Amino acid sequence: MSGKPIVLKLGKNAFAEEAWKDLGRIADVITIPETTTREQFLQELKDPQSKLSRVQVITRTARSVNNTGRFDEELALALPSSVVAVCHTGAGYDQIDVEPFRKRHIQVANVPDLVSNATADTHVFLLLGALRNFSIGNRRLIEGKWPESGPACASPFGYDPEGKTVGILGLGRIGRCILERLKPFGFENFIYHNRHQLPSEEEHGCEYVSFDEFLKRSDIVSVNVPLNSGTHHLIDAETIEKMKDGVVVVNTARGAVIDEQAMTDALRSGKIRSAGLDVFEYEPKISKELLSMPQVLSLPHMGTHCVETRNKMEELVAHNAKNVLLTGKVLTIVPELKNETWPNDVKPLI
Ligand SMILES: O=CC(=O)O
Repeated sequence: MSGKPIVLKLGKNAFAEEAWKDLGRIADVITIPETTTREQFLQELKDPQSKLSRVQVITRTARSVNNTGRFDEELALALPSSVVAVCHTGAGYDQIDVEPFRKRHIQVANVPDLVSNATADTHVFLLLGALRNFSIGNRRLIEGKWPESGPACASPFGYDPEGKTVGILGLGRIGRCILERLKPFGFENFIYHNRHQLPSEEEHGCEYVSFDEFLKRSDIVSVNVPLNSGTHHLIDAETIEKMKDGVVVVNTARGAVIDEQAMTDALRSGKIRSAGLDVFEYEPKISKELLSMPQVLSLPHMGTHCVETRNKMEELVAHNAKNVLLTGKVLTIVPELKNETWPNDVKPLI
């Protein structure tokens, strides 16, 4: 048996080979078979013959939810007492219920900052594309409707940024990157809504408004809030009703922030004129009706799907795990745990 601390790596890496090799020098990095089910995983955590029963650090990708299920209370309680940290590969950690991990004094880390630029690029692409009806033209072009159908394949005219108000729902790191990218395009106004108004130096010239005013004034609703119990279906039939007729909705955060059925109904009626979507409520299951709508410019969750960003994300996860082994602490603990005192008592694992 190896005397090295055990790191369980859930999900595969595409990059960051060096960082993971480096981690492998000081840790026994183990994986689980791709066919593992949650039931098997929970069972094996309890098996004293299995290395899983002695694991100290867990790293995970979003996709590994297919093997383990969500990191919820049941799973938190099933982890052996040796576990000190869970390091997630992504900014959004809605697959992890932090509270039961807090109770067990297990640190949870995510990947903030590094994802902001790539996600903001994706957001701006979708926003401009939805505003200009590019999805309609693109679909008609691919269907072979040019030149017979007429100029621009008879696509409806799109709209310029001129005179439009962009409403940023969630002015955080990603929201600010989106704001800075959008400024040069000539939009008239930028407003935002967060639970609380930010200090002025963090507002970057964006005007804070109440949620009702946000809904009333936005020509474009840009969704950037994390998914949690407070933001689930924040955009639903009632809030959509309060929006401008012909509003454009863009979401690169999490699908379930929007009630997808209500959005689909509003797209069908024209209340929402067009949408740019990288995320879906039940992804990877996607509503056929939503996908079939030409006014929806959609991507299969590609916000951080690029070489440099993914490489940095996977590197940070390896560094988070390594830091736990060397110091006891993750580098990027999630905001809910930042003020906890117990992570200060942790000890190096080697
Ligand atoms: O969706 C991507 C992320 O959470 O980083």
